Amino acid sequence: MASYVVAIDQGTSSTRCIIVNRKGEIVSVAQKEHAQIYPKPGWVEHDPTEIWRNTLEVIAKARIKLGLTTKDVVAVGITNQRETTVVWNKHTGKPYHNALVWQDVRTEDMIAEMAGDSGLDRFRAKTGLPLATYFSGLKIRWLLDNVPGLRQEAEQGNALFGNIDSFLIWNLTGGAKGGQHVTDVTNASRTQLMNLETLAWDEELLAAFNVPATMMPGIRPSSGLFGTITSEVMPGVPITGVLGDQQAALVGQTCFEPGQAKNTYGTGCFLLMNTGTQIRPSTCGLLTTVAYQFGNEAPRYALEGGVAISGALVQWLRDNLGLIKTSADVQTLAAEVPDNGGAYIVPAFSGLYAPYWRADARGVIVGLTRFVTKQHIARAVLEATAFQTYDLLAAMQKDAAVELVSLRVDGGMVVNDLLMQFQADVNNVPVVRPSVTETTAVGAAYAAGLAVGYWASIDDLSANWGIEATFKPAMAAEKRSKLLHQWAKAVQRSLDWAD
Ligand SMILES: Nc1ncnc2c1ncn2[C@@H]1O[C@H](COP(=O)(O)OP(=O)(O)O)[C@@H](O)[C@H]1O
Ligand SMILES: O=P(O)(O)OC[C@H](O)CO
Repeated sequence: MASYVVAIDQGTSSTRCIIVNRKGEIVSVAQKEHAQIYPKPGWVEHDPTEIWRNTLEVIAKARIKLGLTTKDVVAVGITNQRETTVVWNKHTGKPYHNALVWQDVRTEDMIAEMAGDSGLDRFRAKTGLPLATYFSGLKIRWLLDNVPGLRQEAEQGNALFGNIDSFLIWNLTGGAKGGQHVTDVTNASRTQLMNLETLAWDEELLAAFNVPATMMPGIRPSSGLFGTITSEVMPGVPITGVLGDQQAALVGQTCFEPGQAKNTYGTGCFLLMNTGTQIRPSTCGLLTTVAYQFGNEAPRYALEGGVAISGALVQWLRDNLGLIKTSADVQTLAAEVPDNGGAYIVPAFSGLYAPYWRADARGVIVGLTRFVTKQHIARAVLEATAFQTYDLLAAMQKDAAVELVSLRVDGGMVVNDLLMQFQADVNNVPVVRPSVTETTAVGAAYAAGLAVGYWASIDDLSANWGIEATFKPAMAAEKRSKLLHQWAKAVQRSLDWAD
C-alpha cells in the first residue's frame, strides 16, 4: 500500500481525522462533534476527556475506512483550536476542570486590573496580543485562582498546562507513563506568555499572569519530532507536525510568500497574512503571531484578524432558534429573499474581537420592522460573517500597506456559494476557493510530512494547491457602500452593553 500522513484536526465544534496522500488529496475522513458546555452566559467549556475519546475514535474510523495499517502511516500532524486551556494532573491524566474555550469571557473582570495604567496593549510589544479574554494566560490564571487547591498542585509540579495540542500529544505519547509535554511555536504564541522574538516562555509575563513555569510545556518548531505514539490507536508512529488551526490553514493554502493571505470560515473566522521573517506590529487592532517554523529555519510571522462568531451564528440559528435543521439549510432559507430586508446581526456573543477588541459588546439584531422574515434573518446571519471579514481585511490592508488581489478561503462555511459571492461583493476583491478546502488538516499534514521527507520542500506543497471556484465582485459601488455604512452603525449599537 502507498504511504500517507494522518492529520488530527481538533476544532471548536468537532474533531476530525484526515488521511492525506502525497498530492495533498484527502483519501479518508472521520469526524465527531463534541458537547458545547455553557454553564453561564458568556462561559464556554469543553470536556477534555470527551475530546480525547473522540480523537481516538476518529483516528480508528478514518483508518478502517481506508484499511490502513500503522506501517502505511509515515507521520502524524496535529492541529487544534487555539488558546483553549486545559490543566491536568500529570500522575493521573485527569483534568482539574473542563477546558476553558477560547470564546469564554469569564476573565473579563481581570482585564482592567492586568491593564493597569498601561492599557490593553501592556504586553503587545512582547506578545503581539492585546489583553483580552481570548488568550490562554488569563484563563490559566482564572483556573489557578478558582479551582480549590490547584495553585498548590501547580507549584508542587503536579499540574500541567496545555492547549488542546499538548493535551492530545501527552496522551498519545504515553500519558502518565512518560507522555511528552510539548507544544509548538504557533500555539505558544497564543498564550500571551511567550516572547515572539525569543520563542521562549517569558519570565516577566509568567510573573505578571502569576503562572508557575513548572506547568508550561516545552516549545518546539511546528515541523520536527514531538514524540512517538504509544497509544494502541497508532503505535510507533511519530508526531512530527503541530500547528494552531489558523496557522495550519495558512500552510495548507500554501501562503508561503509575504503578503499572501487566507481566511478560514469555521466556528469563528480568521484572516491571516504571511509577513515573512518580520515581526510586524499592528496599529489597526490586529494581532501579530507566529505563522510557522519549519525545523531549524527562521520562524515566519503573520498578521491576524479573528472574529469569534461566524459559523457559530449558523449553529445558533439551528440550535437556539430552531429556524433551520442543518447548517446547510441557512443557504436555502437565505436564497428565498434578495436581500436582508434591512436587518443586521452583530454576533458579539463573546464581545467583539479584531479590530474592535470590545469585551463590553454583546449581540444585537437591528433594523427590525414587521417586514423582516426568518428568510431575512438567515441572510443577515450569513452577511454578518462577510461584514466582519470586511472589517478585518480593511484593517489588514492598512497595517500591511498592501492591497490584496484575491482572498483564498477555506473552512466549513465556504461550501456556501451565497456567502462566498456576498463576500466578494462587499470586499470588492475576488474570493478564491481551492480544490481542497480542508486546508487546516492538510496544513498539519504538510508540517508533519516535511519533517520526515515525505515532501522534499515547500515547492512540492505549492504544486498541490489548485483552484475550484473564483467568485468575482459584482455589486454596484453605491449598494456596497450603503450596506457597509449600515453595518458600521449596527456595530456601534452592539457596544457598551455588558456592565
Ligand atoms: N452550508 C453551510 N453554510 C453556512 N455555514 C455552514 C455550512 N456548513 C457548515 N457551516 C458552519 O461551519 C462551521 C463548521 O466549520 P468547521 O470548519 O468544521 O469548524 P471548526 O473547525 O471551527 O470546528 C459550523 O459552525 C457550521 O455551522
Ligand atoms: O475551531 P476553529 O476552526 O473555529 O478555530 C478556533 C481558533 O483557533 C481560535 O483562535
